[in-house]
Amino acid sequence: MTQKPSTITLLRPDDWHIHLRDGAALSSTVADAAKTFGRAIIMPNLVPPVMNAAQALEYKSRIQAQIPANTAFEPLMVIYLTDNTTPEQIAAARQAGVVACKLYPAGATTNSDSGVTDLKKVYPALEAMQEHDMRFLMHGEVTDSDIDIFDREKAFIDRTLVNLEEQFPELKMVLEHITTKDAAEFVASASNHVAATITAHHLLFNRNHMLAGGIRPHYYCLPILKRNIHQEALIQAATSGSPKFFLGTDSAPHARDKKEAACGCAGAYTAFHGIELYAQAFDNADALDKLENFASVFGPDFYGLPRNNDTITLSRTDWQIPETLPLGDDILAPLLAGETIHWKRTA
Ligand SMILES: NC(=O)N[C@@H](CC(=O)O)C(=O)O
Ligand SMILES: [Zn+2]
Ligand SMILES: [Zn+2]
Repeated sequence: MTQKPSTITLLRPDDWHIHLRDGAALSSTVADAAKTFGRAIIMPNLVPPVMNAAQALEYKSRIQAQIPANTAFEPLMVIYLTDNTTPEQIAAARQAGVVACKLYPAGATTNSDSGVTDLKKVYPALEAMQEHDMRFLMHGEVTDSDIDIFDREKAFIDRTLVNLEEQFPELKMVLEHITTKDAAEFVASASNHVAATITAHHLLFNRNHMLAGGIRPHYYCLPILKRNIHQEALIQAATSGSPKFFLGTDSAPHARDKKEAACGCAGAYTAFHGIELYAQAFDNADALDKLENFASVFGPDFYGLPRNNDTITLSRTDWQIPETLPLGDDILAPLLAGETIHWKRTA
């Protein structure tokens, strides 16, 4: 057996799915992302959402104002699709440098109240995305109350995604934060216009981590953690070397008291230690040699953007994740708060 590496050097990774929020939160969320990632796809689910070119440019400048000195970080902006998004708005957003448009089925997740109520309503917008080479990003879950929460991603694939791929064969789409074997199989067998992001927490955990021996609200995110066969399928997909699967942390800050509550918010904060969490997951699968393509190559290739050309280095070193981190005037508990992980960014 070959000896396990004690350091790995990667082209600088990008994060293809992150929530930075707005206002006072930005000083730490932007700094945490920018210390590791060269670029990030900035999710538009603010309240109210980022819905057009002007709002995207304003939000971008609020983010840019918080980038620490001597740090090159490029926020890649996304607009939030609503029932009323027009083809003209898509064209104008593309013109303004917006790279993608995001579908939140209404009510599916945090801040999705303005989301799409019926996909048919946005077909003209999807045509425009296809025409203007804009990526179409999906929170892929149905919201029908009769569909069990653990089945919502599979139901989205069966009811919506299969049709969408047929109707819009040229549209480049990303099924975000996939959580099931069904999603991994669908994406792997779809055309090369269909890709997926995978979070570190869905690679590291399954629903037992959240629910066995006590309910642990910091593992609660959407789509919800599934049973271990799904976790195994996601690990397999992420480490398969397929260019259809790439890194998206879905780092989603919520104040600690909003998660440790009778009705807790969905989302895990991983921007602070995202690349280390992925390194741990890939190491657990004996697949560290697959990490660079997943983290730094397949994402820019799918988005038609150049790869970064500087590097980062991770070392096999134990360190403790902080118990809390700032979130504006509040605090949050990062994923695995207070726990030890075995990979650390050292350069
Ligand atoms: N993933 C989550 O559980 N939460 C995200 C929203 C999302 O990505 O669905 C958030 O904005 O908090
Ligand atoms: Zn989502
Ligand atoms: Zn998200």
